[in-house]
This record gives sequence, structure tokens and C-alpha cells, in this order.
Amino acid sequence: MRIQIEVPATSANLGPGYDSFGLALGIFDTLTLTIHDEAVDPSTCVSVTGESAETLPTDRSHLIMRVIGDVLRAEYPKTPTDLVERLSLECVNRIPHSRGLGSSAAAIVGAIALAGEVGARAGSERLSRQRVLELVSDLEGHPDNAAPAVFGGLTVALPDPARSWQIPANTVAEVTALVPDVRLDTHIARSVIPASVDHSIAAENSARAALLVHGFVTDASVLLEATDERLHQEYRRDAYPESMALVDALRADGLPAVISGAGPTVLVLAGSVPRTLVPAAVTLIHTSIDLGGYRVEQKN
Ligand SMILES: Nc1ncnc2c1ncn2[C@@H]1O[C@H](COP(=O)(O)OP(=O)(O)OP(=O)(O)O)[C@@H](O)[C@H]1O
Ligand SMILES: N[C@@H](CCO)C(=O)O
Repeated sequence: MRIQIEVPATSANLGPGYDSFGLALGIFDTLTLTIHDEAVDPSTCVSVTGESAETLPTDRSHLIMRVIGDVLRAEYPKTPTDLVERLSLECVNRIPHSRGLGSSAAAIVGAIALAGEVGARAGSERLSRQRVLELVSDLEGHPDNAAPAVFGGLTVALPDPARSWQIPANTVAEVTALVPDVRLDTHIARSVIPASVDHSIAAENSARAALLVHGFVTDASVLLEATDERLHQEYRRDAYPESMALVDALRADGLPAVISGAGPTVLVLAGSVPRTLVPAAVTLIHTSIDLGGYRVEQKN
């Protein structure tokens, strides 16, 4: 039996929505899980094409295989013990890694959803999307990338317990991701965020977050002002100086540009960006907002 899942890339923060706002993008990883009748070779049970194919493991230490096994054991304790030994996984990776486009959240969402499908096909109840969100947040710590990967569209999320709400993105259908050829580990980007900020910064950020919602729902003309944030990007400037220079240049040109997630990708809330403003080493991806979150397809 084969189960295929597509999981979207996501862009977290969107300026003032640090650790809470997220947007699902039309860039998908495809994961195909096969349940065999016999045990498969554990050293080659995963195949990867595309992003990081040369470096990711092909055995059960692969992130997605590990999470599938953990979720089956925790959520479906009656699963036959040999089932994990009979699984193989094909990954077609299109989401760039360590660029602020939610690749790790997508991988974990995909793994949990696949485990839920395996459980459902074995006669148990399928994991609800809400349960998938809670499990990803337990593993990742903050649900901002997980919520749009699970539900699609523009989401605002709260942790402990993880919950999220979809906000209609009426005014924005197309966005542009500007992806540098350098990586930034999310843990490093988080290590430079201060433990506290001045009350006036927090108050201004609340206003801009509310304005961002107004911008997406009703009036795109406020998006430039709404995305001028103070909570995280400036603190991280030294971690992604070229990206901040690009954000500054695009904003000076009137475009609502932000750092995507923990960076270094820059997200522009517009379908086109003048190529002349973008350094040659940066890849431009024009894409739409994904509205559905992960999708499951059963093969034979
Ligand atoms: N599809 C995948 N398969 C296996 N491992 C993955 C996959 N996607 C991400 N990872 C792991 O997660 C790491 C990237 O995680 P990291 O949190 O640094 O970046 P990100 O999720 O791409 O960005 P962000 O959280 O800022 O949006 C990769 O180096 C890899 O170890
Ligand atoms: N909100 C997170 C997104 C990355 O996972 C951050 O900016 O660190």
C-alpha cells in the first residue's frame, strides 16, 4: 500500500507576527510512504531527490522516518511492532532547507500526517488536523510554520496548547520569495533574540500586527507600514546582512518586504519584484498562497 502526501512551504512571522503569523506557499514537498509485506533494508529505506539529497540520511535516522515511528508508537500503541520495519519512504524535496521557508515544519507535519494515515488504514481513528498541529508544536516548540502547513492560507497561532485561526487573505494572492544561496540554522537565528523588549516596542508591534490583518483582509495599501516591525529582524541583522540590505532596498521602493521566518529568505507580499533590485545569487520564486495545507492521496 502506498500513501502520498504533499506539504506546503510556509513563511512565518510576516513582519510583526513573530512566532505567531504564517502563510502557506505554493511550493510542496512530496512524501510517498510504502507499506511492504516484508521488512525492508533499514540502511536504504529512505530515498531523497531534490533539496539536500546528498546529505540527508537514507536509513531510519531520517527525520521523517523517525517521527513516523515515534507517532505510531505514541498515538497508535496497537500498531504491530514489525510495521516500522516494513516501511519505505520516497521524498521529493522542493522546499529549500534552512532558508526560512519552513522545511523542518513541513517534514514533521508530513511525517505525523503519514502516521495518522497508517493508523487509519489499520482501523484506528485518523489524526485530526488539530491533533497534527499539537504534535508538531510539541516537537518544534512554536506553531507558526506548522499551522499554515496543516490548514493552509494565512494563519495566526498560539502555543500551549497549540491553536490556530485562518485569516482570509483577500488582498494578496501572489507573493515572491527571494531565496539566497546561503543557509541559516533556525537555532542560531533564535539565539540572538533578546529575552525582553521595551514596552513601547511591544505596544507598537501590537498595532502593526493588527494592521497587518487589516492589510490582508481589506486594504493592501497598508501592508508596507504594517510589515515595518521591531521585534526580531533588527536583532538578527548581523546573521543575515545581505537579506536585510535587500529588505531595506525593496521597502525603499515601496514593496512590503520582510524576512521569511528565521531567514535568510526575503518574502515580498507582491507577485512581482524588479529583478534589478535583487542580487544575482538570489533565486526568485513567484508563487501563490496555498489554501488547503497538506493533502493526502492514497495510491493502490
Ligand atoms: N524534508 C526534510 N527531510 C529531512 N530533514 C529535513 C527536511 N526538511 C528539513 N529537514 C531538517 O531540518 C533542517 C532545517 O531546519 P531549520 O529549522 O534550520 O530550517 P527551516 O525549517 O528550513 O527554516 P524555518 O524554520 O526558519 O522556516 C535541515 O537541515 C534538515 O536537517
Ligand atoms: N518564528 C520563528 C520561525 C522559524 O521557525 C523564528 O523567527 O524564529
